[in-house]
Amino acid sequence: MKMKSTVKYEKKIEELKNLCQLKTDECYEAWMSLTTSNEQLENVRMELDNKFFQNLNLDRALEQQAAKLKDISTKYQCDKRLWVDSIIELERKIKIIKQEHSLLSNKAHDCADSIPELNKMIFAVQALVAQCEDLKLRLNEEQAMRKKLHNQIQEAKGKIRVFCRCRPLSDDEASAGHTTIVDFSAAKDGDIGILTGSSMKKIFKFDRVYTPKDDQVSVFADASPVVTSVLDGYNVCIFAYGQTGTGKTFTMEGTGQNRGVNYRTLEQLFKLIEERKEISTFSISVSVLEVYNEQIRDLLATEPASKRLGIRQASEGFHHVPGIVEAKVENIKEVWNVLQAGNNARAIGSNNVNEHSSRSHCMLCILVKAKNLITGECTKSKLWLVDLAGSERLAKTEVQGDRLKEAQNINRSLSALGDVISALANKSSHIPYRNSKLTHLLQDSLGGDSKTLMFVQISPSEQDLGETLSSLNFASRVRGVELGPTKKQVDTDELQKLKQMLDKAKQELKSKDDALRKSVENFHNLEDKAKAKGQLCKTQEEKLNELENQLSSKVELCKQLERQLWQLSERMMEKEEICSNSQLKVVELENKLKEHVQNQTASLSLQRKVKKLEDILKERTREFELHSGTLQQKVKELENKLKMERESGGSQQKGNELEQKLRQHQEQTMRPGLSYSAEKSQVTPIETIYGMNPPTRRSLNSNGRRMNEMGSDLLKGTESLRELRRKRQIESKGIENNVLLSSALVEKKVWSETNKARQIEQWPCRITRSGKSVNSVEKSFTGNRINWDQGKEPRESSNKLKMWLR
Ligand SMILES: Nc1ncnc2c1ncn2[C@@H]1O[C@H](COP(=O)(O)OP(=O)(O)OP(=O)(O)O)[C@@H](O)[C@H]1O
Repeated sequence: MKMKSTVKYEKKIEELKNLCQLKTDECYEAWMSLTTSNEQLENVRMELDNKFFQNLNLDRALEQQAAKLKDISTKYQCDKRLWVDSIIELERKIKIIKQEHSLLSNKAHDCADSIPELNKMIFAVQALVAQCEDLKLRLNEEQAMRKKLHNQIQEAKGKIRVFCRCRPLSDDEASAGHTTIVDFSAAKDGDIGILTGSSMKKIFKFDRVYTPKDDQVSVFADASPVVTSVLDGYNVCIFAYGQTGTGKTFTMEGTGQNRGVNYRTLEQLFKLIEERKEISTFSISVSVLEVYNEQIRDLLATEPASKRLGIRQASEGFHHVPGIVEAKVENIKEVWNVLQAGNNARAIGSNNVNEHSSRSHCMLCILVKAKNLITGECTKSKLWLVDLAGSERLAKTEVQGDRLKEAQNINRSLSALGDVISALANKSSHIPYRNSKLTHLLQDSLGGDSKTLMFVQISPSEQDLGETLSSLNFASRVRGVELGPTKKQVDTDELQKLKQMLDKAKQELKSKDDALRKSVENFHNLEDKAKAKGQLCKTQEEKLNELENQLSSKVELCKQLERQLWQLSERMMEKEEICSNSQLKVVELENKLKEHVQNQTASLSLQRKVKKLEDILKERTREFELHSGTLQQKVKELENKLKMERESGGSQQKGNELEQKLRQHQEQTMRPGLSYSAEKSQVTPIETIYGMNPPTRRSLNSNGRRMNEMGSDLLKGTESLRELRRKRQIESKGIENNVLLSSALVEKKVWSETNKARQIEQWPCRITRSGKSVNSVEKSFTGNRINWDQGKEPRESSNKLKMWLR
């Protein structure tokens, strides 16, 4: 019975064994599947790590590229702003320049349009200039003609003209009862009669006769044509001759209120110079000197001469006094100052001015230098204005000593003057100029082409009859024609003819003068017009040139600006190209970033999957632990029951119960997934696991190893259980089996704790793990397996494996 029961149990055990084998196989397959999943998971993790590192690198590169891009973008923005500003500024400048250019173009067009007008004007101006030239020529001819006529008139009048002037009867003479012996009835005809007796009258003929009523103006009016000759280039000499006190100084110098010939002559000269300034330029210098006792004294010299002044003849035959002051005068005011200075100097060294003036010849020399602006002709002429010393006779004066000497010198010089004039009148071959200082000084202005005007001054008083007749005789001699009563008639006809000729000449001269004046006026008008036109033309030309210059400079500037703009546009295009490249790079980087983000998303999903799997693993592990604990408890219970059965001998019944309980337990543990496989693996022989191909075992990674360890613990537990069964069935030796089972369970518990700890540390370890460490672990694992196979204690090997895994 017992045997039967035993066989039955054995049969059942055999069935259970088969079942267990089946389950173990299933468990192995599940395990293998798990291992493959783990491997895949590990690969995914590795890939994830790589991706992570790649992403990290990409992140860094992206950041760098972004920073660079930002810099480039900022620089580009700045540059762009600058270039835009520059372009705006340039555009503004170009606009202004274009406006200026158009303005200048308009002006240039206007100018160009006005060119025909301008040409017309130029032609008109040229015609005017030609007309002017013609007029100038005509004017020159007219002037030459005028000069010729004037000269002819002067010559017709006589080269030496004599005007007779009689002063009024002085108050003293009137009070003394002196009567007038001068007859002015024919004064208009130049005749003057001197009553030499009760019925005797001597008539003298002069060019002009002035009564005491004639003033300085009328006297000078007749003298002024001679003055005009000075500006025409003729030498002129005007002198006053006569007895002391007859009015020589009055006629020549005059008074402050009644200016004499000297002042009026210079006034006339400046007036004529002003009139002729368009045609000629003049310079006037004045010298004032006196001849006293045949000595020359410079009245304008500020210091007394160191040596006697002499008379020199220059190469061109011009006589001058070397060292004499020649005061340059520009206007009549300066003339007056010079004349006053001369008068003041004359007074120095003399107690009685009047007396001194009577005994010396006062000479005013006016040097005129002229240049004809049209012909370029230069002339140099001299005008002598001489106030001679008194001509009274020695016999009457009855003087001696110095006075005598003075009188002798005066008479000698006056005689020399008479001789010279006489020689000139007689057309003598020799003119005795050098007989006195006076004639020597006057040499240039006496004779030849020079004009001479003599004022013979007479006294109206009867007491001066002799001196008056003497003076008039001298003057008549000078004039060259001594008119006597007999000659008068004959001479009257001749004179009438001459008068008619003179009137005709005067008429001609007047008409010529009028024509000349008109021509001059026309000429001046045309000249003014020509000048104005020329000026306008010049201004227009200058304006045109200026506008052309401005236009060319503006065009050049415009070109430069266009070149600059073109360069800027090129640079702008380059910048834009760089910018577009940068934008392309940005797009690429953005795509990469997107990919990276997608990768990250994929890795995150993988991580989530891994996490999920880990969670499932944890769950399974927990369940496994729970079941292991239950199993352990049941094993203990069974052991206790076995003990009790062994003690009570009712082991058969107990064995059935135990079998039943074991079956129930197996049914409970027969669940899907890892938990079921793990429980099944408890009955799977450990040799089944370690009987796997070495390459398959080596491919296990750390996670795989963890599962492997778990599996090995389970297998160990199953093996212990099988061993227990076998021993209980065959030898019923429970103590040894108990020890083995307990140790296996303890190991399994330790693994469970270790696994828990590893699971906690799992993620950080995974990040830093490398393939090398995995390999080294695998090698160690393989090494341990070899040791195991060599027959070392399984427990010891298991402990070593746990150490490696840690
Ligand atoms: N035409 C005149 N009308 C009025 N007064 C005159 C005239 N001529 C001369 N006199 C007066 O006669 C006086 C003498 O004149 P003035 O001194 O000019 O003579 P003079 O010939 O120069 O004498 P001297 O030889 O001594 O110099 C002066 O007082 C002057 O004013």
